[in-house]
Amino acid sequence: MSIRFTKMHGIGNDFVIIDARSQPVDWSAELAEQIADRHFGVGCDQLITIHAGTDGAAARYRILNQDGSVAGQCGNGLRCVAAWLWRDNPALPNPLLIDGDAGRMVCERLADGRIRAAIGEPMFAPAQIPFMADEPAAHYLLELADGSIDIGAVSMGNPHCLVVVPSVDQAPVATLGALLERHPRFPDRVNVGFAEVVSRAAIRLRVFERGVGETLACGSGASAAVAILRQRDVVDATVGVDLPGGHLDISWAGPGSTLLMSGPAQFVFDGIWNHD
Ligand SMILES: N[C@H](CCC[C@H](N)C(=O)O)C(=O)O
Repeated sequence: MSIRFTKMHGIGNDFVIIDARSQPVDWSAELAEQIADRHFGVGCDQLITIHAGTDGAAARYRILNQDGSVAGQCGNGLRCVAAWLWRDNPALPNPLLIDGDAGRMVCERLADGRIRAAIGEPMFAPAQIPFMADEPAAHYLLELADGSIDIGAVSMGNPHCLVVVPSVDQAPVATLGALLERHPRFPDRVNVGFAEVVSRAAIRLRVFERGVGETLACGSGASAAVAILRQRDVVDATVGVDLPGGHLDISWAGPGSTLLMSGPAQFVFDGIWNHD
């Protein structure tokens, strides 16, 4: 069986994009694991499929992580889907409405070629994350085998926790990230951000992604970090986020408003994946 795909990335967070409207796709964990394999498949952090849109949306997108788990949001991937749709049909409007499990997203192509995505309002209620806690808080103390750690937690349509560190370069991303990803208080697992606050308008961030491990960038992770730090009044409404793969600009005016994430989307190649 052969499947046409497009390889794309958002500042190094890479994706296989498949148009499931024009070809039959067996949307499954097995497909994601096979195509995401960097030796036996194409290789990617996430598999993203494009489906027919309804109620005015140009399309619907769905996300599977490298390990086959379903994700409700993918910020870098959403920008790539918007760029893919505009390349596929230049007559599509700007901005573009794209639906996902996290709701309706609005993507606007900016004059500088970046894409600004309105990805919804951060959700701090524990039940929405989901995170086991009695009520929302700006800080939580998480018990570990050898002590405890201060975290923030929020959903951007997918679950995120944040650890503030003095230096991202020294952060124990691989070990602590893996531990927190599967902490029992996150019943659906969690993406783990490590943030170094440079100023009220700039942070550095590394992310251990649920279902992948550390990635070069995480759009929903950058959004989650700014939301948590904004809730703590540690940063202003607009923050530059520097990740290992590149830079994103995040703006959030506060409760009751959607969060905006601006960044690039890059085509790498188009191909055909032959698999049994
Ligand atoms: N690993 C994430 C999905 C991809 C998020 C990331 N690639 C982004 O750009 O937001 C999860 O399981 O929720």
